[in-house]
Amino acid sequence: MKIAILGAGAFGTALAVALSVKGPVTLWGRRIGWRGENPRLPGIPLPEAVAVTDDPAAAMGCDTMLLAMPAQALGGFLAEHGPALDGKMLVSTAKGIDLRRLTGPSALIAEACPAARIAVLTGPSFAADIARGLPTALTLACADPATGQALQHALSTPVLRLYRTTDVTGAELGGALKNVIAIAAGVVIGARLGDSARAAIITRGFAEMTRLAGRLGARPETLTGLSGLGDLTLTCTSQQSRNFRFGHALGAGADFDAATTVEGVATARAVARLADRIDQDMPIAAMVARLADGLVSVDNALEHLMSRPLKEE
Ligand SMILES: NC(=O)C1=CN([C@@H]2O[C@H](COP(=O)(O)OP(=O)(O)OC[C@H]3O[C@@H](n4cnc5c(N)ncnc54)[C@H](O)[C@@H]3O)[C@@H](O)[C@H]2O)C=CC1
Ligand SMILES: O=C(CO)COP(=O)(O)O
Repeated sequence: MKIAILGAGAFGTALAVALSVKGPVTLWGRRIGWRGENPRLPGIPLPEAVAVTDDPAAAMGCDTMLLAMPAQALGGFLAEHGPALDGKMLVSTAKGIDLRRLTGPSALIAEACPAARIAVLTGPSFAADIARGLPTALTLACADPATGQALQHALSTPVLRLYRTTDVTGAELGGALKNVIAIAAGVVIGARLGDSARAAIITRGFAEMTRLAGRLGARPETLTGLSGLGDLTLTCTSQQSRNFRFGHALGAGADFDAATTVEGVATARAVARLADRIDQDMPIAAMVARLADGLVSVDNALEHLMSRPLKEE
């Protein structure tokens, strides 16, 4: 397989570094303003096997494309480049729900590239860890078992271990929804509510994730796997997570750099709309959307969540 990574942010660059141990990789970004080392991934020199380009034509000779831009950017990217990508193997790495269409990345890709074979790469993995060659286990989801198996082998390395599933819906919902809960966990810690409260948010957040994913057709075991519980655990407990740090700043009343990619904000808004549409109770996600939009204070959000009717677990 000839591999190109489209999207030269932290994660695309980290994947290029990791996969370059197996052969040449093309890394395309729309505006490459750096040489040798991506400022979004400081301290990681790019290996010679990674060819960096801002010319989309330079990537088109590859048969396998990893789409590594944020979820809310994917629709615009596909509107521009979809026709050229149709028929290829397309692997989405975005963790979010598109705010306009209220769908995950795989549905957006399927619409723009009907002849493509589509997969999702997700699971607990910080870009910096992958780029440093630290051991990482991810989920590769593809509805077609043969394509999934081929991609699993092509994208695994001695330190990057891919597990396979055919449950694309479950894998991409786990990756999207955990970002929303990570913001809530960050708020709890930023507001100094304590580790016990964080454990409660993680657990009740996971209950929300599994309820919504189940309604949308996901298999329960996918949500308890790497792409669900695994990534939820990582993101809710690490200062490396941008979603957690954003929530922390909200909880502490501190500033946050608006240029940082925080997928959970738009996804919380999308989840709130989706939950309304299918009449599904998602109190933590709804509260994260209201908090991020400044519609409720941290104190009022907590009071609201704590005063909900007492019920069975
Ligand atoms: N950074 C991480 O540790 C991980 C990130 N991810 C996911 O990967 C996705 C990308 O995240 P990062 O690379 O970390 O974000 P980032 O903020 O570092 O980079 C985003 C990149 O996307 C590019 N981009 C934005 N719109 C574009 C468009 N229309 N066409 C082409 N490129 C466009 C930007 O120029 C930028 O280079 C997100 O969905 C994130 O959740 C997944 C696992 C780990
Ligand atoms: O998805 C991630 C880890 O698996 C990265 O999380 P953040 O986007 O919150 O940094």
